[in-house]
Amino acid sequence: MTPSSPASSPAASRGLFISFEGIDGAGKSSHIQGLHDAFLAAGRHVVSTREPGGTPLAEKLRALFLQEPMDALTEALLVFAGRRDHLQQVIEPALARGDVVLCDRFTDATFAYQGAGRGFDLQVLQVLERMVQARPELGEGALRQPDLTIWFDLPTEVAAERLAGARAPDRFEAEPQQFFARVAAGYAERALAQPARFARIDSHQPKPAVWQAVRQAVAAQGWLPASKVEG
Ligand SMILES: Nc1ncnc2c1ncn2[C@@H]1O[C@H](COP(=O)(O)OP(=O)(O)OP(=O)(O)O)[C@@H](O)[C@H]1O
Ligand SMILES: Cc1cn([C@H]2C[C@H](O)[C@@H](COP(=O)(O)O)O2)c(=O)[nH]c1=O
Repeated sequence: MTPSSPASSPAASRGLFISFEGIDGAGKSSHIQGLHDAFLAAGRHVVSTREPGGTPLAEKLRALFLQEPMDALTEALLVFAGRRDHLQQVIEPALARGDVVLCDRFTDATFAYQGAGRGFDLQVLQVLERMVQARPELGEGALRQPDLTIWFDLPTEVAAERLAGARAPDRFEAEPQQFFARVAAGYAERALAQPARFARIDSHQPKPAVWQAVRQAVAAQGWLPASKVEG
């Protein structure tokens, strides 16, 4: 987790929760840092974090999740256990302070990877989601969800080329392209079902063009000035 404060204190703002999604190698990482810096420059306090992970406990679960063989239900239970701790310890307190939370993956990844990728029961995932993300103080049946999900969409073969030789693959990165095709279809289905929350970014472009699209998606919400070119 990377918390940062602006040089001068901003007026009180509503907390913002932005998640970043896509298949492995879709190109999220550098743009999360770019947005972190852009929000800081706009006078916001920013917490950059990730899933699985984001707390000492959830980071321990992450190491097991990425390396140890297990079935899809165990994957789902581990990732939701880490998510609960992450929400309680980091995300909810940050949002209550009015911070911007930038989260590298959240529950859409569980529906895309464990649901669409592994073929695990979506209704069970929905039950776990309700248990872990319930926020009754936001209204009856309300769940904590990102205010905006920036989805980096990239053909699976391009992602595979980008990742080839970049690092030793973890349990997910070692999966075949057919697995990532199912994961990508899972993301597409979620984006179609919740168009107001999802911003699809064409990630098959040079990095500066991807950055402009990311910045534009956030500016369209009125959360950053539109015209600034940086990153
Ligand atoms: N627009 C781009 N054009 C070409 N290469 C890119 C682009 N964006 C990222 N890359 C490269 O692709 C690789 C994967 O990018 P990155 O690590 O940002 O992806 P990611 O979505 O964060 O991946 P993961 O979720 O697997 O950690 C890196 O080597 C990165 O430099
Ligand atoms: C949150 C979440 C993640 N995963 C998978 C997706 C990636 O392959 C790894 C995380 O690696 P990254 O380099 O940090 O992106 O975990 C998943 O299968 N289910 C989830 O809910």
